[in-house]
Amino acid sequence: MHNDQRSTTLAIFCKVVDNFGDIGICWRLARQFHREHGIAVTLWVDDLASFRRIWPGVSVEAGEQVVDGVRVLRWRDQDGVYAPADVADIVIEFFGVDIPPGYVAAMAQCEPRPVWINYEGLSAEEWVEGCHALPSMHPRLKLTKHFFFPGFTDKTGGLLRERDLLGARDRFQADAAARADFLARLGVGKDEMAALTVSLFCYPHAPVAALFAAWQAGDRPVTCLVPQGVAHEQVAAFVGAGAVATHGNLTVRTIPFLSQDDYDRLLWACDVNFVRGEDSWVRAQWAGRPFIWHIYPQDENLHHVKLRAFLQKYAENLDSLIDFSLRWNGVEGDAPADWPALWTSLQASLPTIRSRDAEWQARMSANGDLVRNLLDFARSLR
Ligand SMILES: Cc1cn([C@H]2C[C@H](O)[C@@H](COP(=O)(O)OP(=O)(O)O[C@H]3O[C@@H](C)[C@H](O)[C@@H](O)[C@H]3O)O2)c(=O)[nH]c1=O
Repeated sequence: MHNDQRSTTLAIFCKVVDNFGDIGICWRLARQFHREHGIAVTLWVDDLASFRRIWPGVSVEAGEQVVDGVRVLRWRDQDGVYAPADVADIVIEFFGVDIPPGYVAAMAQCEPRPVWINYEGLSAEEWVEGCHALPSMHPRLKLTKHFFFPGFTDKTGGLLRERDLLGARDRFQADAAARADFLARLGVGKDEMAALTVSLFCYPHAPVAALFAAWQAGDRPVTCLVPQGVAHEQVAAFVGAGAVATHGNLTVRTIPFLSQDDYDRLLWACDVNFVRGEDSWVRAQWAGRPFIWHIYPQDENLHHVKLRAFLQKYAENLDSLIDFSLRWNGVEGDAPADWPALWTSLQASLPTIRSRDAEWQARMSANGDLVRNLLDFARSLR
């Protein structure tokens, strides 16, 4: 971005609205910009406690700290006066957060102006292509911000994918001892590993108890690994006071909430993954294992439209996956959900879903990785 020798600077402004997806995505962006492109990244984040859950190296006390080469600033208020020298070359506001007004004023004084990106949420809906990269003028200042949409086609920003992600996944999945060591570190016993292993990450309203009942009475042993706090009530009802319980053909084990890197390994290690929101959903797509997505709920069931848009792209003709996913997300059918039948049918389709997954990854990879796409876009604006 520069004629001089200093490295490009980039700022990400992240407000944690709820859960872990906001900081989860911002942290991935920050790390990849720095590690793969040598960019000096400053991450402004208002909730260090949530950050620490997904990255234990973070201090919840520090106003300013450096984590894995990224400067992390606690974003406490919106006030303050900034100079043009404080402003990064590329400024990313995550999900339309309001950047401190003083910082925006300083952006308007920079020459040249910084590239200002509004990073939006991931959706498979058609309209995304039309909105990706659109400019929006500031009403008063001489500044333009651009929308940047992740997505599933080459007319969007693509998906987040680190350079060595698929290589690291392949090495892990080819190494049975690495899988066994990893699961053993989480307390998983040898018999549990030999069963169909499932990871579970979903919102509290998912029909977990009904699915547990189907697995319990099913014809094949299932081990379900649940990070601490997920589906808390339904898991506690099955497991009781301890960390693990077996009833019938189902073992449910609570495991610690993992760092982002270990969470990837969990997805690689399991035969089927239940994921949610945005970031774990994308990681599951790169894990090369069948997954079920629990979408973040929106008013007036708007999320059902998004869910169907994705299934239409990803699960074409995979009826068992479509049926299971719709019911998992509370989309009503003509009769109450028959979980044993839904599961039996999904289980029978797992090999087909796995090969669909491989095709999907090839298509998604061809769209380029999101961080590289964002940098190319930013450079085209300077
Ligand atoms: C279960 C688990 C997750 N994670 C990480 C993976 C992800 O980065 C993050 C979870 O983020 P998500 O999957 O997106 O689910 P999420 O539900 O936590 O996050 C979000 O979804 C977005 C769509 C909304 O905009 C957000 O407001 C938020 O609700 O937590 C771990 O690091 N360790 C774990 O053990």
